[in-house]
Amino acid sequence: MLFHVRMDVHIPTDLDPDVRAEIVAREKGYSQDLQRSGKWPHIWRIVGEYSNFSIFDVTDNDELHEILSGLPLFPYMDIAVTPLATHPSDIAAG
Ligand SMILES: O=C(O)C[C@H]1C=CC(=O)O1
Repeated sequence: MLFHVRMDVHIPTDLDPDVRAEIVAREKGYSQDLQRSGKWPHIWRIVGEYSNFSIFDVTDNDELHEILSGLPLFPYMDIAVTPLATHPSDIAAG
């Protein structure tokens, strides 16, 4: 199942810089492992915002929830999920 996900990051400005750097580094590793596995095939920075648009390719809602709630930055994110279905005019879908 494909999902479009928007993540908006709001790290408190008073968070200790070392803690912030450690969380962001863990987030990068977590994200890149999932990209390599094929479960997170696209990630794009939204210009001018500390936000991204991502596509996830997962088995079901529960797997997506597990992945998103495991993000090291999850406590500092607003997340919007949109499930995607095949468009009847998509020539790639046949
Ligand atoms: O920077 C972001 O958009 C937030 C988050 C998502 C992946 C990652 O490495 O950081």
